[in-house]
Amino acid sequence: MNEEIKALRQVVDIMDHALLDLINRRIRLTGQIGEMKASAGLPCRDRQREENLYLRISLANDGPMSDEAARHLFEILTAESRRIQNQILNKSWDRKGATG
Ligand SMILES: C=C(O[C@@H]1C=C(C(=O)O)C=C[C@H]1O)C(=O)O
Repeated sequence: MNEEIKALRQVVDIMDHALLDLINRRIRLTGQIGEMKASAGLPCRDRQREENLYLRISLANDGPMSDEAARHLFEILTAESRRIQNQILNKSWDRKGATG
């Protein structure tokens, strides 16, 4: 294997792990928001907030990633945040149901 490709791939691998770490940190934070929503009786989804996020991302995107790909990526992130938040909200409802 070409040594230059090998070296660049090592950097890509490091970036992949950093991205994974950041994504999981984002999801943990949105999980905390989910706990707060559960206490406040608020719904999981906030479409306005999501639309603002996609707009903010497309304005900040300098490429070479397309805005469409950036939006798709963030749609995956928000969907995963909502999946985790829904687990938290469902558990909270179960607890409230159990205690009356
Ligand atoms: C994290 C939140 O919950 C949901 C997930 C969002 C996200 O992942 O950015 C944004 C809005 C909500 O649909 C929130 O309300 O801030």
